[in-house]
Amino acid sequence: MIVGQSHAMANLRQMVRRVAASNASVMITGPSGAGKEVLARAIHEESSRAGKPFVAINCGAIPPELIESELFGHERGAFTGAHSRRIGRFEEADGGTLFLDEIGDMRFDMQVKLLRVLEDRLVTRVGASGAVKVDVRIISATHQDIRAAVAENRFRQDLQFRLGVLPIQVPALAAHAEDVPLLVEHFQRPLDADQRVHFSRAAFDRLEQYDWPGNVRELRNVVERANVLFGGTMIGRHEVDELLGLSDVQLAPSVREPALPCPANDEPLAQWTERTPINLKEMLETLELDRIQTALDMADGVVTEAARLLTLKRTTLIEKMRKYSLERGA
Ligand SMILES: Nc1ncnc2c1ncn2[C@@H]1O[C@H](COP(=O)(O)OP(=O)(O)OP(=O)(O)O)[C@@H](O)[C@H]1O
Repeated sequence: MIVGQSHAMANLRQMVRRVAASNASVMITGPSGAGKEVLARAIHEESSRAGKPFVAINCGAIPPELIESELFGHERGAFTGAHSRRIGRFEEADGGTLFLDEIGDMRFDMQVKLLRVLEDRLVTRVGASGAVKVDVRIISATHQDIRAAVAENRFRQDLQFRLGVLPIQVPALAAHAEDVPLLVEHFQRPLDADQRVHFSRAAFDRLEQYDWPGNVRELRNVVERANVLFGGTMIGRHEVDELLGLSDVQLAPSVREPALPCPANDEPLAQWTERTPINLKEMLETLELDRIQTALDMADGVVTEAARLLTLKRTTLIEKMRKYSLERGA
């Protein structure tokens, strides 16, 4: 579901309808977290392939030596560890849509093999002698400048043409910031009213002014974090600033600080906050310290592992440990 009332989102929805009617390959470009996969799913759902599988594969996340068998499958004994026959993503997506995410990260030698399959729609499992015919619509996506990648000989031009018959550009969230309130509402819909944070007008203004380097994904994370910390209460601009400043910290959903009561509708926020002051910084620091200690315990004091659990850089975690005078293990 593509949420948003901006021109940019209306254009995307129109594009989805047009593109869905065709079988041609679509290449979606746009910054990370901007909604490329959302768009790919929308095209699939709107197309005649909707009842068939939508199979997504992140080409950047799979080790190069595994990508061929991941895409095309393998026969039993094709290589060490291939204990049984396995079909690949192309065959899995037969009749439906295959979404090749981060296509710009695919190695050059693999690009040649992919091009061959796209040309004749015949897939050969690793270790097999014969090929299998597949009927798959390809949608690919990349956050990279694919033309620059072609110019630098990192991406094959013939593959770019083959994949990008219908190119679509997804804008950064900052370019359609007017959609922020609707997106916030969308992310909060599954929650009960007392679990949701309520943003004041000033808080929404702040959210709309922010430049969102992580795009809609970052907004979703901020809303989730706000619900955990302030569910059932109303927050203002300052709380939003604090939340944005913490944007690299992942908070476990189980962590819930005591919520402040939500002001009655006719009660102005300023008056309410004056009457019930909170020390937000202290509250967030207590929470941060608690999470870091838990992560360090879970990781038996191994800083690299604790940093992974907190999705922080190791150096950032070390800095925070210094701030809270925590002992370094490994
Ligand atoms: N227009 C939108 N409407 C509703 N949700 C959206 C929209 N755009 C993005 N999202 C949400 O934002 C998050 C990130 O979106 P998505 O995974 O599609 O981004 P992406 O561009 O494919 O990211 P990446 O480049 O990292 O693969 C998802 O939770 C998705 O549901």
